[in-house]
Amino acid sequence: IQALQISENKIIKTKMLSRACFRQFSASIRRMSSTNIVETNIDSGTGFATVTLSQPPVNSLDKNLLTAITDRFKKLSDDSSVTGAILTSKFDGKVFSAGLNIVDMFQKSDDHLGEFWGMVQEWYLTIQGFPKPLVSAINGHAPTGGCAMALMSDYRVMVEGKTIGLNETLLGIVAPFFFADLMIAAVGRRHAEFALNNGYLYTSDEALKIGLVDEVVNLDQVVPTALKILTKMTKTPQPAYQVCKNFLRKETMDTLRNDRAGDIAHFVGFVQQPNVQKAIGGYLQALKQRKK
Ligand SMILES: CCCCCC/C=C\CC(=O)SCCNC(=O)CCNC(=O)[C@H](O)C(C)(C)COP(=O)(O)OP(=O)(O)OC[C@H]1O[C@@H](n2cnc3c(N)ncnc32)[C@H](O)[C@@H]1OP(=O)(O)O
Repeated sequence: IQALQISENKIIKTKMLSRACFRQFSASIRRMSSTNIVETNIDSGTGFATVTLSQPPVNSLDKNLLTAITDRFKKLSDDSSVTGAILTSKFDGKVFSAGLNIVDMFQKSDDHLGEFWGMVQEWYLTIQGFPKPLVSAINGHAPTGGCAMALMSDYRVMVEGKTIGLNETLLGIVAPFFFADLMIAAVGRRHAEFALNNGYLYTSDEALKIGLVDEVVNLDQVVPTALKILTKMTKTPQPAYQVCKNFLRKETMDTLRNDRAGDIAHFVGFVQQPNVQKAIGGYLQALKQRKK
C-alpha cells in the first residue's frame, strides 16, 4: 500500500511538472499571423520556425499556396529572431506536397500560365535563397514539385514507406533546369539523369540510398529528428553558414534571375503544345479516376 501511495504521489508530481512544462513551452511558442494554408509557429526560446503546409487535400502548389509560402519565407528571412526553420505538412502520414497544381497547367491562357510560372520562379528563388538553416520534415509523399521543394532545404528527414522524386516525364512534361540542378546537387549527375529521364519515383529507402533524403524514420520521429539536426545546424557560426550556402547555390539562381522572362516564355510555349496539353489532360483524368 505504501509503495502504491509513493508511486501515486510520483504520478501526481509528474503530472504537475508536465503541466508546468507545457505551460512554459506553450508560452514560448509564437504563432505568426499566417494564412490558414501555411501555419507558422515560432519557438521564442530557440528561434526555430515550424512552417506547416495546410492546403487540403494534398498541398498542391496553386497560385495561392505558392504565394503564401513565398511570403512566409520572405518574412522569416527578415525576422532576426528566427534562427532556422522546419518545413512540413499538416497531412502527416499521407502527403508532404503533390507538387505543382496540374489544373493550373491545363487549358489555360498564356497570361494565366505566365503568371503561374512567375510565381513558381519566385517560390524557388525565395526558398532556395533562404539564408538560414532549413530542414524538411517530409511526412508523406513528395512527387515532382513536392520533391523540388524538399530539395531546396538543407537537410531532409523522410517518413518510411512513402515516395519522392522528380517524375515529371511521366506526365509528359519536363522538370525545369532549376529543379534538375537541385537533383544533381543532391544525388550527382548519374542518379539525376536516371531519375529525371525515367520519371522515377523512389521509395523512402531507395531515396536514402542515393542521397535524395538524409534520414528515414517512422512517422512519430520525423519532426523530432528534424528539430535535432536543426539544433546542430544553427550552432554553426551563422555568418559563415549563410555565405557558404549562398555561394554554393548562387550560380543556378543567377541563371534564372538573369532571364526570368525567357524562362516564362519557354514554359508557356512548351505547355501550350497540343501533345503536352493532351498528356496533361489524360494524366489529370487518370488521377481523378484512380479511386473509382
Ligand atoms: C518547360 C516545362 C516545364 C514544366 C515544369 C513542370 C514542373 C513541375 C510539375 C509538377 O509539379 S506537376 C505535379 C505533378 N504531381 C503529381 O504527379 C502528383 C499527383 N498526385 C498524386 O500522385 C497523389 O495525389 C498523391 C500526392 C500521392 C496523394 O494521393 P492521395 O490518394 O492521398 O490523394 P488523391 O486522391 O490522389 O488526391 C486528392 C485530390 O487531389 C487531386 N490532386 C492530386 N495531386 C494534384 C496536383 N498535383 N494538382 C492538382 N490536383 C491534384 C486529385 O486529383 C484528387 O482530386 P479529387 O479526385 O478529390 O477531385
